Amino acid sequence: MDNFYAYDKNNWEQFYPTNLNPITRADLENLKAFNDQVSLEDVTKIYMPLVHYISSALDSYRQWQTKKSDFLQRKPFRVPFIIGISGSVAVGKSTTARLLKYLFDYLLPNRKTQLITTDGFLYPTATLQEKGILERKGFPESYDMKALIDFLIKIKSGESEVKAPVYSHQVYDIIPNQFDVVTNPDVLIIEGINTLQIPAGQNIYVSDFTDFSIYIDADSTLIEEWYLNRFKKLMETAFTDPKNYFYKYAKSEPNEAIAMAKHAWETINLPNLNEYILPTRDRANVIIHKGQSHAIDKIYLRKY
Ligand SMILES: Nc1ncnc2c1ncn2[C@@H]1O[C@H](COP(=O)(O)OP(=O)(O)OP(=O)(O)O)[C@@H](O)[C@H]1O
Ligand SMILES: CC(C)(CO)[C@@H](O)C(=O)NCCC(=O)O
Repeated sequence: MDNFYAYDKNNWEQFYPTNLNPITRADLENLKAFNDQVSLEDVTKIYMPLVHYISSALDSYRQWQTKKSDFLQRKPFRVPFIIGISGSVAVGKSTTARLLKYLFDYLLPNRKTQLITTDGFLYPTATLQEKGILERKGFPESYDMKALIDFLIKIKSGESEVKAPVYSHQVYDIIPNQFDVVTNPDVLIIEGINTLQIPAGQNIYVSDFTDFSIYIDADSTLIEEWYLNRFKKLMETAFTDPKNYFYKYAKSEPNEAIAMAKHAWETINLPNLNEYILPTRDRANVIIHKGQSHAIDKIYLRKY
């Protein structure tokens, strides 16, 4: 990690000391994925300086867009600034993404920020089955990368309505005919395990479209714990709904269900982390490192 500056919480905080706590406990409840307890201390000491840092990058990006249009004598149009968030399955990407969106909305009320996940670009379960890669869900080949890249091209071309398919953890599949619509925001946060990947056989990557990238890091034994906790929560909410993917687990012997989840972690998500996700970490602009209970203990900033 020679190309990163490393800071602990107190060192990092000094770059943007603030008594302004923009977020109340009630607001925080809305942000969190169920079960989590994003710490208010992390919001003030880590996320506020981080949003400030990213907004400086946003300012210089906008100046650059204007200079480019001037040089090319073209009418300027709004090209969204894209922030990519990467990291393991269940490390907390979507929670961080929602928190960042909240803080952007708060600190930059005149800028429109939207949020999207690359999960929507997974092939539907039926297609994964046809291709014989159901047990490779989350691996590079399980995503429709062409559709994801086409989506990003449309976003960067300034299109006013760009649709992304929607994935549901509860249904454990793509929801047919349901879309998230990106409407030419100033900032688009795109969250997913593959935002920093360079899959073989492609000549253009998601990271070619991102203007700032964040990798969320933690020890894999902790991430496994978070994955299993989330699985238990998903089971708890599934008892009454036979359409819910977790219904069959909710109805089965709890230990058996947990053993199944442990198996999915060990045979799918952990190998995916080690082979395809972790190797992308050092390409990020910022690495957020978390310890027990998701508390952030280190921030790494890429030097160049
Ligand atoms: N900052 C946090 N504080 C406390 N709990 C958290 C935090 N971030 C995430 N969690 C919990 O950790 C689990 C995984 O989080 P989340 O669903 O955000 O992960 P993810 O990286 O988006 O996963 P996936 O890639 O599978 O969609 C969830 O149970 C969530 O509630
Ligand atoms: C949808 C992904 C790939 C990423 O969010 C992940 O949550 C997943 O479903 N992985 C497959 C193995 C599992 O069931 O956990």
